[in-house]
Amino acid sequence: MGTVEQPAVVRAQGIVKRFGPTVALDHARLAVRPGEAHALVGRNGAGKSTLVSVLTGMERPDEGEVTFGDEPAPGYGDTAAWQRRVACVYQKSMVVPDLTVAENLYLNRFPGARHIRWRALREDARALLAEYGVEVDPQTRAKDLSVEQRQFVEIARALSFGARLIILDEPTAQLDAGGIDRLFAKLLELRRQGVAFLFISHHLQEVYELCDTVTVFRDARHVLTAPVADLPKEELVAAMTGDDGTAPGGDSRAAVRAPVARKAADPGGEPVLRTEGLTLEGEFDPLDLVVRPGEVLGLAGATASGNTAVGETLVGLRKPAGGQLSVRGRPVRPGSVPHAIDAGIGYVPEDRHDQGLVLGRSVAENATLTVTDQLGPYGTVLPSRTRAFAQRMITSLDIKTSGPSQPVSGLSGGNQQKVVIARALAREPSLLVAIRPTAGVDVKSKDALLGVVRDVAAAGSGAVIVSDELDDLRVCDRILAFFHGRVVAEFDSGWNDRQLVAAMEGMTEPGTNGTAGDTEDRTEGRQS
Ligand SMILES: Nc1ncnc2c1ncn2[C@@H]1O[C@H](COP(=O)(O)OP(=O)(O)OP(=O)(O)O)[C@@H](O)[C@H]1O
Repeated sequence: MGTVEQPAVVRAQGIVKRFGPTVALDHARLAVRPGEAHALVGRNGAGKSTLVSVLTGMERPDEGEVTFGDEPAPGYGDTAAWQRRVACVYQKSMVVPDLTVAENLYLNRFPGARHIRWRALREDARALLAEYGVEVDPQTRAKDLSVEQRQFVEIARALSFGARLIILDEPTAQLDAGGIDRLFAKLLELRRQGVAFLFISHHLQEVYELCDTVTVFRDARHVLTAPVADLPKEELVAAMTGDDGTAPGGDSRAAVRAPVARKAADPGGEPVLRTEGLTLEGEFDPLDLVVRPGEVLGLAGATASGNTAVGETLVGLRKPAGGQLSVRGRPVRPGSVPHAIDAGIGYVPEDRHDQGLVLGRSVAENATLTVTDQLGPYGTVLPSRTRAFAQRMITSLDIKTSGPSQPVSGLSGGNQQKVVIARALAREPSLLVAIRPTAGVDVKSKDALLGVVRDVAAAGSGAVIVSDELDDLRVCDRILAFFHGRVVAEFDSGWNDRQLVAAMEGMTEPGTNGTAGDTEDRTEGRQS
């Protein structure tokens, strides 16, 4: 860092933003320096996404000022001018799926041009990608890109507009370990060229690995900005939660550890779930699973390892090519979601937008979608009962909302995820299947949600957690690690991070409690 202070690439001061009665930002502030990797963290609903909307010109603040390099922000509506200053790479793709990479890169960039010279455009795209070291064929359709490639294309696109500030919203959420390493390497390279990053993440470990400065928002306000190196993780979590560190859950270890009250699975009880030879061609090999009452089983695996496909088959979203599945001894018709629900399988999907919620409907309606038959006599739904039911869920899952009647579209991402979980629990399922249940959920809510999964098991049901997140897997009694559609290792509690990560990467070590040989011996994880 030079001796002369350079102006901040972006500075926001005194930002106030209200949505009806909700104050999303209350005199919030943030400044990012050139070349800096700056993390913005906070619990679900703290105001992070709203600030991003303000910084990218998508929302006009009610009060306050945004400057770029000490110059006032462009006028609202002048999209091109905003694009020259800042870009956000969202979790949801902003590129047009059916267009090629080249077309996406030059989208909206031909003001006044009557004829687009396609050949030249492809060449320009190739040059542009090469300039930023992005190895993607510009003629690939955007929908055929991996998440990693798409993020690189979006970053290259932003830089080509001239932006020197890039906002990354949970960029690692859908990447595997190799993808994360390559992304981090790319960001480091760009920072050396003076590009600054604002990094929004609930993965505090990544904040420590990638960022030099961190800003914490809590309840719509700025609470602290500090160099990452000077801030112990406990203090960071305390700033996010408002606890002084002495209260339970106020330290980071408490936030990620498994809840203590574990009821041992009943080894003799009738299984809540049994699969025999369940298989889906091209996704996973024949699989025999047993989940007993009180047990939480983890299906660990990286992207495309087969673990997600198993989870989706259990809940009826995918039709298996063969095999059987039963819940508490009762066969379940495979490939049917209604039958799975009827049989007592509750489902928490990974993508709450595609599979989870009716955004225009209220929190109460969404939380009770699967139990409308219990909310009034003779097929009627009593609003009072719906509200009371939803209120219980709001309290037990700590959902930040103005009340049961608030539309789900107005909730922050993490709080939407809690509504999805509330809905899955509403029917008191025999088996809860959760796919990456804590994606986008803040560190403290993560603890609460995983605690809820354990409670479901403690009450005599079973649960299956499908995830590559170590924190999700920590609450499991037993874990099967998937690689290329096969179970390659099985772990009882007591595994260490290195062993499990190695298994998910397809590197099982002989002599650990998670060898492929072990798996063969245990019928409950048998693969034929
Ligand atoms: N369009 C909207 N209408 C109504 N309320 C909104 C809207 N957008 C945001 N809010 C509210 O503003 C507050 C801040 O939400 P925001 O999405 O900025 O939080 P966040 O920190 O990004 O949370 P998360 O980590 O869960 O994504 C929340 O209480 C949210 O319900």
